[in-house]
Amino acid sequence: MKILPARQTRALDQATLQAQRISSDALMERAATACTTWLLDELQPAFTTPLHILCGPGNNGGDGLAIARQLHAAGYSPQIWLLPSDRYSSDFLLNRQRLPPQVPCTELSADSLPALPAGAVVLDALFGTGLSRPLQGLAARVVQHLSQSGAVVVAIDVPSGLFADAPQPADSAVVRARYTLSFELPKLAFLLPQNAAFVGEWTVLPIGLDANFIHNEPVDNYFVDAGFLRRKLPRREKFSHKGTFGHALLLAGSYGKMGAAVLAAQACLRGGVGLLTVRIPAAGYDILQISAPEAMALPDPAREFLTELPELQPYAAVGMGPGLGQEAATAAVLRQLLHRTPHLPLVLDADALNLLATHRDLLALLPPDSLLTPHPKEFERLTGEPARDDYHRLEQLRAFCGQHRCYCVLKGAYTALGTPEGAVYFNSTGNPGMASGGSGDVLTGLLLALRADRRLSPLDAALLGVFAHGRAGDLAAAQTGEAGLVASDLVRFIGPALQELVDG
Ligand SMILES: NC(=O)C1=CN([C@@H]2O[C@H](COP(=O)(O)OP(=O)(O)OC[C@H]3O[C@@H](n4cnc5c(N)ncnc54)[C@H](OP(=O)(O)O)[C@@H]3O)[C@@H](O)[C@H]2O)[C@H](O)CC1
Ligand SMILES: [K+]
Repeated sequence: MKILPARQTRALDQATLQAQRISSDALMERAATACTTWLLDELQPAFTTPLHILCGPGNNGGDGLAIARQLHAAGYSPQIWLLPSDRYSSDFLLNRQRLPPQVPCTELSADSLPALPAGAVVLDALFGTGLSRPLQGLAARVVQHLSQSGAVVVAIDVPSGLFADAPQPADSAVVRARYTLSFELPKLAFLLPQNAAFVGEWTVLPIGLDANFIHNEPVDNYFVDAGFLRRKLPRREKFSHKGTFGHALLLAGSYGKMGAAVLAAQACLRGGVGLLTVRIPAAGYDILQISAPEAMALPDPAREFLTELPELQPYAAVGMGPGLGQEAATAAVLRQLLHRTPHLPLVLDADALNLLATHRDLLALLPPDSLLTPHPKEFERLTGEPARDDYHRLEQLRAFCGQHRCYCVLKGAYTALGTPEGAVYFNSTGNPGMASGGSGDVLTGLLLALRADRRLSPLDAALLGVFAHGRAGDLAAAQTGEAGLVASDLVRFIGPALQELVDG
């Protein structure tokens, strides 16, 4: 799915009205119907549940008024609270007129705020994508009142006070929603950790916005769900052989961290690689042969860490990083690798990234289309500059990928994949159970397998790998629970996660 900024969302609205020859209030009615249906199906409030709808002066408020009318028609007793303004949108005014007289409608003021017992449901329709500045005065007071209540807050389109695609100043008033119901496409703000407490659980409700416009509109950000990846992972043809899926080389492990090499190797094998050779320090030889018998082991002459780069000629892709350590001799191996692989697909993770950050001249040697998989701290070391906030980090990601012509997987909830062209793809799979040791090693191994697969572009390999890694985590957590999830569980579910993508 594409992620449109507020400006393009308005253009999409207009395009929809023209293409479908409908009036703006008809589109608002669709939006309201989608929300009302969600409320009745998902939230299922009792007829006695106090239902308050806070309406601002624009079309977000108009949505609120239309929802109130629909809830009233469904037998509920919503109460409306209006934020006074000297300018209301025309669809707000139209829906104000359409409101049956039985629906109570009160103007908000500092002395007149809804009483909100715990369990009351509040629809926040104060401001949506038209927010032009942080909330102040009465609007901010209302938001504060809402935060102090125990009410279940459902934000319409965007939690009020939150910019859909830009940071708001620290300490500005923003509604803290339990649920956010957004129209057609997600907003960038929903995908950033700094906004999690405002957005709550978000849902996208389709309202039939113009698909042609969405298809043709250039964007910088994408949300990757299973539909987005449909047909990107080709099935394995009957006459395919080991060579089709490539021979990968993994450089990993050091004394005490051989498990990282094992997890990455196992994940690479489960990721469908044709052949896998693993370069481990000599002390890892038995460990690897026993725990990943399908892989070939190529021990380094040194016992505890890597000191020599093997011949690269046989390989379709090389991965380096898991459990490496940061010895000077290992940094030299990385340097040789970068010098000798101007055209080989590379996946770099963990200590390979830390070595890049401490030997910064190496960054200039990255072959084009290299794939880096930092977590935020590693990414900060790579850029050398702490991010001011999540939006700034995204800009750093775009700049870094553009400068080094690489793909970069910034790990976290909604892992963000940056591309050399400046696009960012947010992943939709995964769960907090995956925030534990070894999870990143599994991702590296899986990505290595997909980069070795000659049928996949660098972008598709990265998108598929990140998605399947998260999906494996979701499948595993269904059995282990989130707390009980360990990285080797992920390995077991890589196969099923990839198979879903082929089948789907
Ligand atoms: N395609 C869709 O997604 C659809 C969306 N719909 C809904 O429409 C809103 C967007 O409506 P819009 O009228 O553009 O904007 P808002 O309702 O968010 O608010 C605009 C008015 O609020 C004023 N404003 C803005 N910021 C503040 C502030 N901090 N304090 C006070 N007042 C503020 C603004 O005034 P300006 O001075 O900025 O001009 C406007 O008066 C979208 O979110 C959906 O909910 C449609 O229903 C159909 C489909
Ligand atoms: K809102």
